[in-house]
Amino acid sequence: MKWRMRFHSRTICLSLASLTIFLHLLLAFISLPIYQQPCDPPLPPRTHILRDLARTNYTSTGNRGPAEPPTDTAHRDSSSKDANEEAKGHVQTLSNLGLAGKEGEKDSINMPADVGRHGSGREDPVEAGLLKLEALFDHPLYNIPSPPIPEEDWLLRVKPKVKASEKSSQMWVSASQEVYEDVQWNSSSNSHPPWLRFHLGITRWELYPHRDPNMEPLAEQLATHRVVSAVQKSGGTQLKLVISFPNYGQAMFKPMKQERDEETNYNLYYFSDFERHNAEVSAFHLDRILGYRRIPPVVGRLVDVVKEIKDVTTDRKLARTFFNSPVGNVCFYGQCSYYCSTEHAVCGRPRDLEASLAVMLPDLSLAARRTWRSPWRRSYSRSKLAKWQTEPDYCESVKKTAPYDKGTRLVDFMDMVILDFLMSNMDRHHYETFEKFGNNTFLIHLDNGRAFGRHSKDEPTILAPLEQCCRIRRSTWLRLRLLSLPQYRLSDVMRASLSHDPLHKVAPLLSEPHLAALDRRLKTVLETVNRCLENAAGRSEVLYDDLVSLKDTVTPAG
Ligand SMILES: Nc1ncnc2c1ncn2[C@@H]1O[C@H](COP(=O)(O)OP(=O)(O)OP(=O)(O)O)[C@@H](O)[C@H]1O
Ligand SMILES: [Mn+2]
Repeated sequence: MKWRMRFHSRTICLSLASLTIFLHLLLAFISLPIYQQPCDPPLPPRTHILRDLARTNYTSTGNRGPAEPPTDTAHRDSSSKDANEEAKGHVQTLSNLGLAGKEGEKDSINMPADVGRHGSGREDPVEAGLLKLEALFDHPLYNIPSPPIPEEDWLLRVKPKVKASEKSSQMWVSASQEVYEDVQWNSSSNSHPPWLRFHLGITRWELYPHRDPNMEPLAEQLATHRVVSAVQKSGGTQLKLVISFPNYGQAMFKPMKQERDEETNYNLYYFSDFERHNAEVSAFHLDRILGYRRIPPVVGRLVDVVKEIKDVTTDRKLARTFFNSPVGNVCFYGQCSYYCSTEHAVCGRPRDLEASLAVMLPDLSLAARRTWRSPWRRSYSRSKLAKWQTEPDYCESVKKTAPYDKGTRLVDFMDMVILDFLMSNMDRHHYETFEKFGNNTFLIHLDNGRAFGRHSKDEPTILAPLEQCCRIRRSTWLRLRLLSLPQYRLSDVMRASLSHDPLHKVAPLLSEPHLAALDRRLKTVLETVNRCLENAAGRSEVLYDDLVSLKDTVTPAG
């Protein structure tokens, strides 16, 4: 009996062993063709939001591998100021960037030879898009070297560290002071919360640097940190909240009001259109892809309306508007001049509500902003046309009017027009700048909630300023051309970029028809510029050469 049992278990062991060997062989056989594929660069990891921005690559060569992780944490945490200093040593000539050429072909775009291999349709479109996005952000057009940023070009001044000897002897000091280090008030300090590092990184020309290492922690804060307070934002036409986090960071909250693929009602005037949370998120990604970096970072978040709003709010007026819907969902509507009523309540499922969270800009008491009326703003009347719709030479008069008559204001405005046309935002009646920088600064692209309302129709009137003025930054035009190439196709890089957002898990932030509309509209923008070039006496009449200063930059080798 015993012998029989031993025989049995030996047979079982033997069969198990042969099965294991067989499975190993099978696995090796299956994986063989995968390893034999041409060695594409490894896929960038997708584990977290905006990871691609967490890498530091401030040199203009862009020759680090697309998926190369940060080499050391010290490098990651170096401030944008430090990074700028670093870039100084690697300045390259325009020709090294692949932007220069003989007269006549000077706007040719050089492409890395390997980029065209991707996106052949075999792969998952998001995965393929991620490679394109990496290649795009590595392109010299996104890594144009700039001189170091002068002190007066930072929005917020850092208080100089007070030397111990200068401290008043009357000052109270902690008994255990030696164990604490003085707080380093500069943007490189690792001890600062991400929102503060974002504030300290704002300059005259952009809200954050390309490949900002602070982007990932900032997005993570917005997406995951505990909400300690939620109150209504006063002013504005539709319901929005100001959310606060334990580290004193704040965000502007806009709730989901419309399904992703729902198109704006054709009979609504643009000013009564809903604001869309996914438009806020998508606009941030589009602005970054266009190389502007003029929209404060926005992420999507599933918010528990009871735990994260009702239970923590000190805003009684808001609290009073919460109710349970007939199917048991928790809803609220707040107080505002449009759509704040039971009929237009925003509801959780049963408590989870999609929303956009945009990081707040520095408080107005620290960094005042100026609001400018758009010269091409729409008439709010249902019957009256605006001046720009009737006067054929309207742009000529704008060009002669301050601040559009000097500096980059007109081309900065065109940058904004292009962004708005691509996402079909008709609601740009005003724009803001930081008071500190006067007229010589970028335009903050705030309030994008009414973008991405329609995909089946383009709105040509948004492009009217470009059509009428025929003026565009050369760097913008070159990037737009890059985005029209299959290797970097705008819809593909947008799809990929948006896949980093936490709400992508719930549903893609932009539906496919919206992505397709981006490519179609980009084509229209480029056709408009081409028409301008054909009709102009010289190219410089149309192209504002913001790359000209680079031509004379002499490079130290390396
Ligand atoms: N990220 C931000 N940080 C700080 N302030 C912001 C931010 N986003 C918007 N604001 C401010 O909040 C105000 C209202 O925001 P927003 O324009 O998005 O709301 P709105 O209801 O659409 O306003 P309107 O109806 O006037 O268009 C704006 O005037 C802007 O100055
Ligand atoms: Mn608005």
